[in-house]
Amino acid sequence: MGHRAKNKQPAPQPLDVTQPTQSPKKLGKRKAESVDDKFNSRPVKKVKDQTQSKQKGNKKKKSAPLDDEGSTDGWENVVDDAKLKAYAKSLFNKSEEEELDDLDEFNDDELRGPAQAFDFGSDAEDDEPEVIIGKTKKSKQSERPIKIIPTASDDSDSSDDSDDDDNERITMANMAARSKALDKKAAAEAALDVEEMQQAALAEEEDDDLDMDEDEEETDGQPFRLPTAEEKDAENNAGGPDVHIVQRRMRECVRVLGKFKRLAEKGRSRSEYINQLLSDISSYYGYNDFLAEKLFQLFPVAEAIEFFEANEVSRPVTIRTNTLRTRRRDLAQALINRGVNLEPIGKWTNVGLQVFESSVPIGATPEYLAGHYMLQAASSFLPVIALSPQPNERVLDMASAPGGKTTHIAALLQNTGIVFANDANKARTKSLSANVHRLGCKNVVVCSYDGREFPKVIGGFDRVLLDAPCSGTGVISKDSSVKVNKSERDFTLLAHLQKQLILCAIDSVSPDSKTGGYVVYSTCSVTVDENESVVDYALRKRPNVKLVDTGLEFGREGYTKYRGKSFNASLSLTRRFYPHVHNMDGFYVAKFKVEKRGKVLKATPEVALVGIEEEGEKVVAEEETVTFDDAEDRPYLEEAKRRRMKAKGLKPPPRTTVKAST
Ligand SMILES: C[S@@+](CC[C@H](N)C(=O)[O-])C[C@H]1O[C@@H](n2cnc3c(N)ncnc32)[C@H](O)[C@@H]1O
Repeated sequence: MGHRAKNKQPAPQPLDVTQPTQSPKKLGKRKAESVDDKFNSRPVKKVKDQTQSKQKGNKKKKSAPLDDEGSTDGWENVVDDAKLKAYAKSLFNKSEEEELDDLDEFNDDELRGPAQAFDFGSDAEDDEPEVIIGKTKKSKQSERPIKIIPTASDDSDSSDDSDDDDNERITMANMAARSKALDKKAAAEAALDVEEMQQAALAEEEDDDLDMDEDEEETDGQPFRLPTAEEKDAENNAGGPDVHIVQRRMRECVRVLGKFKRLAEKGRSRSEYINQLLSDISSYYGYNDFLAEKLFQLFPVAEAIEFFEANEVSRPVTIRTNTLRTRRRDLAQALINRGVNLEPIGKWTNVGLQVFESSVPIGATPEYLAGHYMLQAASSFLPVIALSPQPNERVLDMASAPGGKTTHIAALLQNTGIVFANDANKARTKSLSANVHRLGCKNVVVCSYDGREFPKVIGGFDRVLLDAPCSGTGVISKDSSVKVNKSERDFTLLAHLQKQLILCAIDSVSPDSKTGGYVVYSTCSVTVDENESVVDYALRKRPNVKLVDTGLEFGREGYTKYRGKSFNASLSLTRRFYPHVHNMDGFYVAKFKVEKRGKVLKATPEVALVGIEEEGEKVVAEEETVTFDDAEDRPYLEEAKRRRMKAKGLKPPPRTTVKAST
């Protein structure tokens, strides 16, 4: 375990080292302040005090006025009932100081779901409904942007939470206005960001010398140099480096790597700085070296640190209204009556609510037990929104336990059509069935097959969701064991399983579907091996499918090139979500349209040549049925055989093949 991971309370000062592309001076005032904060090394306690006084000050502000037009922006006509307001207020009947104490005790750990098992990656959605918010420890969430995706730009810095409105108490009366105001503010900030960036870029061109002086100043007069081999040995012999030294070293390495030519020590290479940074990341955040590097490679240097930092912070607690039982406004009203402080998640969902505080266990309210909502991570809404099931359709949810997405699909189908909710893990289908019953889904058939048995079990679906088993690198804040228990081999085997499952998902869709013909592939992982590589593989192996827009309003584009690999250009239609950008779990979503296949022209035992009709043209393409590329598969098959032998107590032969490329 790393320093940061071991010692979560109190936390060391967050190492938020967003590398400014320009000096603070060159940014606008608002921006400059935030950059200063990020680079100032203040004692932990002081940081905490500042947070508290900020909260305290904000509590004094008046409520935002009601939206006169009764706007339904983000809300569906929440009733402004004075009695209700008074009652809801009485549930929060505490002095300001007591409220602050409560915030101090807020502990999001209790909201975390079960561990993300390696091969049966759980979404940690609602296996553990005993959730109490607001009566425990202060959440680290309070240091993060609180609103999920309200911004016009994914890259805009939404961490400026000093605005008074953000911290005023939320009531039924002011929620619609708050939501609207936040959206407006976000749009304004995004515009301001663009303007500031442009000005800063201009200023940077003119002011290079000045910038150099500032670079020197930032080191507090102590020029930073990498430790020598002897110094590192001494550090290790003393039981590892001091946490403050590591913090500073990481900050400095990021800074040097940002302006290498100018700031690097003479005779030191870029890779020396990167290796030092990686080693410090592993020890500070508690990752194994392999995973630290794998995740680090996904981002520019400074952004990588933001990602690692975000993994130390819990994501907001969110619930999904079950529209089979209630409406969001009625649910919100009922929960506010019970002392729950909440607001709509964002414009992109009309069923999600974000819970800020609660004086009751969110997983045990009468409304929860009556199936009015599902405790569900905001990111988990995304694949179902992308799937967009239509009433009366036949849908397969291929890896569905514990049923967060199945029940969402059932609700969008309005209990018409049919959902086959499958999961290979029989034990997990118990919680799936329980959720299906609790939420009143009458159109769901629960089954337990290995997904790779579809479409032999049953096929011809209008839509298929494959929320694949994955490594869980997107949900490290929920399950920190991922940091140390994933090896290169795990990723190889998982990617292979995902590739097999995705072909079976595609083959389970009816290209003749009148209303659908879609597959959505999703994971709660951020690695390219489990996402773009799998989707690209599917495009290569199934020429009758193409990627289409996910319909999701936000999210970064999927990679089309990554570390020397080129993927199909249409991979840019897929979407990536990150904790440090979107304040939600790391997630990936791809949507395929399954086109008609032509007749089988020639069949061999393993490979069939088929004609594929594409815009009137007949294309001859190679199509696999249930087999895979032999050479590509050999390492996986060998590994599987070794595991089978081990399980039977036999000694497997030594490995003969080279590592599989995923
Ligand atoms: C990410 S979780 C699914 C979460 C679920 N979609 C939800 O929203 O609640 C992945 C699931 O895949 C299941 N699984 C693993 N291997 C499988 C396989 N070969 N076939 C079908 N399901 C599998 C696991 O048991 C696990 O429940």
